[in-house]
Amino acid sequence: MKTALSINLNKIALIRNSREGNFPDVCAHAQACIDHGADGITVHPRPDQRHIRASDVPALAELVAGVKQVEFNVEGNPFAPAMGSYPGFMDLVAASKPDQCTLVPDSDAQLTSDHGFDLTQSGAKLAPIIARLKDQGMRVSLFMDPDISQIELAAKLGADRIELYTGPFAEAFKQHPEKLPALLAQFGAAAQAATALGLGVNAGHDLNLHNLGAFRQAVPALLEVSIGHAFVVDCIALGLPAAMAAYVKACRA
Ligand SMILES: CC(=O)[C@@H](O)[C@H](O)COP(=O)(O)O
Ligand SMILES: NCC(=O)COP(=O)(O)O
Repeated sequence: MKTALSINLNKIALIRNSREGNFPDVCAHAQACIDHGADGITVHPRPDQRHIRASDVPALAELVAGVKQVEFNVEGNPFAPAMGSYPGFMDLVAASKPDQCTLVPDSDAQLTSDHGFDLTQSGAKLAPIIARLKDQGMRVSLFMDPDISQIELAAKLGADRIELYTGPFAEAFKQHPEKLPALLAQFGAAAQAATALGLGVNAGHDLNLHNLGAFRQAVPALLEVSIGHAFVVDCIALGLPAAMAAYVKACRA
């Protein structure tokens, strides 16, 4: 089965923000990724707008909406307050209506995402948010650890999909191969449980050309991966067209 490849452009925006002006242009890179076979574009605007800015989101939404069968995925913390020119996640997505919203339990101080939701704590607060996003026509995915009891709660809350947080898998792949069999079995079982509960399964965080094959083998029902950090690093070495070709191949094989 093919896994959809959604390219995360946060790191293109990070380079742009290091100078005045619009170079590199995030929309031009979105278009280039689409031209080279991306199935989706992902961004994770954070309230401090350290990379993707709120103002990038409508332009990307419009660009992606004009391309058949390519999806726009916006990730973020729905509880993060408005801050400066960041209007808050819910207002941002209500105005741009991405195909998919991936809700992530990050505090603004985090360097990057490092855990999934604990729905025993945040389930009650998330329920109306999920319902509102779905009413507005968006697919809702929850960023989750591979914990079956938590995934059962995600299904009860009415989420459409989960995105499995793959950071610990990527870390084990690099540093602790002895942990991989148990971890991959855990991800495989979590994905199987999610599918049985009617949830689609996405995955992301620190996936790359080296580790993607092993993950996809362990999680055959994987619908989508979102990849940014390693992809942009690979673009430096290979160039965008060749990097895209390699990632597209890794998602089809
Ligand atoms: C939810 C997730 O795993 C990604 O969005 C990842 O956190 C990328 O965000 P940063 O580029 O801000 O690290
Ligand atoms: N949801 C994960 C994502 O969008 C990209 O994560 P990474 O490849 O930048 O670690």
